[in-house]
Order: sequence, then structure tokens, then C-alpha cells
Amino acid sequence: SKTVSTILVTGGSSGIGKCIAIECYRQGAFITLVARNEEKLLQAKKEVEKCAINDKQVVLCISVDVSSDYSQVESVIKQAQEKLGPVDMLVNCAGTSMSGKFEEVEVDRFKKLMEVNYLGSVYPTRAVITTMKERRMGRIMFVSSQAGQIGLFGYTAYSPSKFALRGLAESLQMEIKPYNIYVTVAYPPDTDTPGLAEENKTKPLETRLISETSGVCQPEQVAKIVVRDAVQGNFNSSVGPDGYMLSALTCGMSPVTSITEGLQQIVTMGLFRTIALFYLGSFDSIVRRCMIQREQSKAADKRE
Ligand SMILES: NC(=O)C1=CN([C@@H]2O[C@H](COP(=O)(O)OP(=O)(O)OC[C@H]3O[C@@H](n4cnc5c(N)ncnc54)[C@H](OP(=O)(O)O)[C@@H]3O)[C@@H](O)[C@H]2O)C=CC1
Ligand SMILES: CCCCCCCCCCCCCCCC(=O)[C@@H](N)CO
Repeated sequence: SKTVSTILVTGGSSGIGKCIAIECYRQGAFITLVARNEEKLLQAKKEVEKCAINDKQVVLCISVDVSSDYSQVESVIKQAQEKLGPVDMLVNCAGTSMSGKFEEVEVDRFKKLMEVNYLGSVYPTRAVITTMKERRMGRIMFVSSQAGQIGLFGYTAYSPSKFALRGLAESLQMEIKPYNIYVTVAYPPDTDTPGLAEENKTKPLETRLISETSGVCQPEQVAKIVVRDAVQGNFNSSVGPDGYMLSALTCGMSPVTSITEGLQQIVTMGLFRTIALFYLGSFDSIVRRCMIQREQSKAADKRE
């Protein structure tokens, strides 16, 4: 198999995307980092370059908004391919999150999150797919979230944008499998990144308590797992024991990559559904307790 490959990472200047770039660079890849802010890109480029394993490796930076104008995304990706060669693996990691109660989320945010998280993954994919099909090889990763497998309190704007990636991935995978191109959807739990720190500033108590079920991962650990799964051509990439259960439980009509995976889904389905019902019960009681507490403190404020 080919050892040197060319990888393009959107959202490569921060958090999970940056760690994915580093993980690939450590394996000898050529990297293109895509994000908007040029300073953050240059800073990330320096960090990635420190992990070189030979002196031929290159890190290229592209500053572009992946969600606004398709023709612009297409032209910068074309330029990158002219410099570093055709993209072997595209990692769609650019994204943004926010949480809040449905009626408190500004209406524009619903559109914004669909643009960045969904269309921002469609555009780069559309820009590389023709060349991948011609070469009859390639890998495409979509970074969804555990919130792309279950809808939770506070994620009425975010979850749909992550669920959408799975619909895209399943449809696309069926089209391009005969061309030897494999799609991976990654479903990380909360991960310790600048993005999560930003989201936490306004996170409702309910969302925080529910998310604690799954704990917080380190981005380096997430990067290792999702890169391994993408290289192997696994459709599904989950992180941690809760991630494993969630993926088995929500496998639906998504493709399987091995007989073992299929057998595990069949055997565990009933058990995991049983466990899930207990989780759902506990989430509902968190939501009810928080509501009662809020009403009591409101009533107390009035009395004063
Ligand atoms: N951290 C977490 O808890 C989890 C995160 N995820 C997902 O993983 C991905 C990465 O998250 P995380 O590492 O936390 O995020 P960060 O906020 O740390 O990094 C986001 C990256 O995306 C880039 N980006 C954002 N918007 C655009 C845009 N419109 N065009 C181009 N680049 C853009 C940012 O650069 P710039 O702003 O300069 O453009 C930055 O490089 C996201 O899709 C997120 O939804 C999934 C599960 C858990
Ligand atoms: C058998 C059933 C098992 C059920 C386990 C349920 C676990 C629920 C926890 C969900 C955590 C959601 C993380 C969202 C992360 C994210 O995308 C944002 N932080 C982005 O910044």
C-alpha cells in the first residue's frame, strides 16, 4: 500500500481538526489545513511541522470560509491539489456548536449551523469527489458528534446539522463504493477543545448534566481513533464505551464494514435498547428536576 498520502483537513487550525492533522503528519502525510483565521492557521502549521518524520513533508494553509461560496471553495481546493497532488483523504472537521433552549436560540443560528456544519462539509466533498472517482481511490471523513446520533436538551440547532451529515454520508457511500472510495462518519463525545470551551460559556444546566454521562475526551485521543477508522475504511467511527453502544444502537441502515461488526450489532441490539431506555428515563428526570428548581427559585425571588 501507498505510504505517503495527501490529506486536506477543514477546521485544521484548532481542536480536533488540528489533532487529526498532527496524527496524519506523524504518519508521513502531506497536509493542507483549511480554516478562516490566518493567524490561527499559521500557528497550527508550526505545531504540525514540529511532528515531521522526514524533510520532504509539507503543510499548506488555505484561508477560506467553507460554508459561504461553493466556487471559491472549489478554486482554493483545486490550487491546493496543484501544489501537493490529488487529495487522498478529505477530513470535514470545520464546524461550530452552540446550545440553548429552542425559544432562546436566535432564529438566524439555525441557518448558520446548517450552513457551517452541513453545507461546509458538502462543498469541500463536492470539490474533491470527481478526481477521487477518476483515480478510483479516496477517503472522506465527516465529523459529526454523539449529538448527531441522539437529540438532546439544548441542541435543537446543533443536532440537526450533525444528523444531516449521516444522511449525506450514507447516500454518498452507496454511490462511490464501486470507485473504491470509503466514507467515515465520526461521532465524538464532548472533547476538550477551544470550541467546547466557547460552547460551555452559555450551556444550559440540563445539557451539561446530560452530557456528563459520556464525559470529556482529549482531542489527541479522538484524532487517533477517527484517523485509524478512516484509513481502514470503516463507515462508523465511535469513541469510548458510550460511543460504541450508541453506534451499535443507532446503526439503522448504515453500511457495515465487517461481518464482526454486523454480528455485534445483531447480538447487542436488545441489550443496548434496554440500557438506552434507562438513560432516557434519567435524562427526563434531569430535565424535570431543573425545571422545578428554576420555578422554585423564581417564586422565591418574587417573595423577596
Ligand atoms: N469539541 C467537542 O466537544 C466536539 C466537537 N465536535 C465537532 O468537531 C468539529 C471540531 O470541533 P472543535 O475542535 O471543538 O472546534 P474548534 O472550535 O476548536 O475548531 C473549529 C475549527 O473549524 C474552523 N471553522 C469554523 N467555521 C469555519 C468556516 N465557516 N470555514 C472554515 N473553517 C471554519 C475553525 O477555524 P476558523 O474559526 O478560523 O475558521 C477551527 O479551525 C466540529 O465540527 C464540532 O462540531 C463533535 C463532537 C464533540
Ligand atoms: C446504549 C445507550 C447509551 C447512551 C449514552 C448516552 C450518552 C449521551 C451523551 C451525549 C453527549 C453529547 C455530546 C455532544 C458533543 C458536541 O458535539 C458538542 N460538545 C460540540 O462542541
